[in-house]
Amino acid sequence: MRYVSTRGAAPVLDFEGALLAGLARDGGLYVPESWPEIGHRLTFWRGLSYQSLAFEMLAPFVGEALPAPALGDLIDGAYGSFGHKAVCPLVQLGPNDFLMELFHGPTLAFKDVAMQLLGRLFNTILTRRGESVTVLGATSGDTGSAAIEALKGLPAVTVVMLHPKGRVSEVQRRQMTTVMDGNIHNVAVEGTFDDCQALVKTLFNRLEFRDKARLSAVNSINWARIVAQTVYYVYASLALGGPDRPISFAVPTGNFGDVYAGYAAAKMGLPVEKLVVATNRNDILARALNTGDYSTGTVQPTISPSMDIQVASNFERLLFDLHGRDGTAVARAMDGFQATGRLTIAPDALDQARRLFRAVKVDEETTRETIGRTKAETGLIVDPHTAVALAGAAQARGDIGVPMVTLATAHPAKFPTAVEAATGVLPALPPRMADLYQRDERYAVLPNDADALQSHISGIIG
Ligand SMILES: Cc1ncc(COP(=O)(O)O)c(C=O)c1O
Ligand SMILES: N[C@@H](CCOP(=O)(O)O)C(=O)O
Repeated sequence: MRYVSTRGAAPVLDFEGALLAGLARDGGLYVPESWPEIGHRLTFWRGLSYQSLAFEMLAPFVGEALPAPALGDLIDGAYGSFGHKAVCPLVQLGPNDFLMELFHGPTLAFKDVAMQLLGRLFNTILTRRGESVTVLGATSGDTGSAAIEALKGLPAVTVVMLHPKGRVSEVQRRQMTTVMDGNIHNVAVEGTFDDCQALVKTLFNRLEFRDKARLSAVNSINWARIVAQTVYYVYASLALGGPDRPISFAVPTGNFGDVYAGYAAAKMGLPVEKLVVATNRNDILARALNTGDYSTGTVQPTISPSMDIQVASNFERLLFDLHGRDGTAVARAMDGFQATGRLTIAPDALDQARRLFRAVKVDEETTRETIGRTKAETGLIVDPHTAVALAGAAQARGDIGVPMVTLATAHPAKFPTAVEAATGVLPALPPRMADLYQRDERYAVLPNDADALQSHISGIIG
């Protein structure tokens, strides 16, 4: 399998190259040159364990990078760390409504599903190559802790993780900043998540520094993140009668990585009727998919802080397909977006996108009500991101008659204040995290400035 950049001007790479590169050298994102077809294999995959399904799904993407037994071992190791045997269990909420719990990994969010595998891939491949990298990442709260958990203590990896100062929950911050391993470096940036993500991209685009520091990425700009997340879409479908019965998914959305993984599964032949893109009041994606206006506004804080994002990295991957996989056209569109903060999707491309996607914006009050109502009706306590998707599913359902699977992306204990306010119940952290509030923290504070960040990283790696 070969990977091409969405901007068409970077080297074509194999899986190992795309994994280690993260962002393409032309500023684009890697995508597979063509989609493998899985439709004819789905019937045979019914009843597989999550691990076996992950192996079947990932093997064609990984290709020569790892022998099959080694890939199988990494997958078993990754999902052995999960707190539920099914890895990503389904819970039935109503006759045609389901929740897929993606938060049974070590840091209690869906990021663990990909990151536990990614950490092992980095370790295996870098050790074999005798190389080391500096992982530079941006987080609105969950990617950071999942990456730190997966990469802490690895001799071949230095992690520099940026989070927006004061804009993540205390649990999220402490999950990152209380990790004392020498290879972990947290930075609180005086800005928003968008600023953090832009800083990461700026440093990746400074090619001399990028090469010197051997920068690598674990955000969903890294293709390996996306492909690992396609597995649970297929797992849900097969558990609910797929491939004979199509299903829909409601996905709480910020950086468009998770829902893009659903799109990738559909492109490979999974029968998906609709993907509901549910945003909080940072609604750039809802506007883009409803009106064609992809234009940034100011990032607004919400009770679902991990989705307080305006510039959604992975939207570029969808735009690549909507532009007929013409990298030059995407580069032109993204240059225009960079300069003006606005991109208009042509009506025919919008029609094409809307055949699969349905997008809704969910306000704060509705999110709170949804947390409260879900507890009253089902006894389940959901986190605010999951609540955005549940509310989005209800709003978008309309004529969708097939089962709707809402992705539960985080454990409620990561957002105790909002959950307690909506339910009166303070969700408890698991016992292994019971002393989180007593642990010492270590992090730097930097202005939103690429030069300051570059010299900070140079100081770390020498
Ligand atoms: C808990 C949670 N839900 C949903 C999202 C949105 O996912 P994505 O950025 O892949 O759209 C995030 C952040 O990525 C998150 O941390
Ligand atoms: N919500 C994310 C934002 C980064 O998204 P990613 O999927 O691109 O890593 C977070 O929790 O950090």
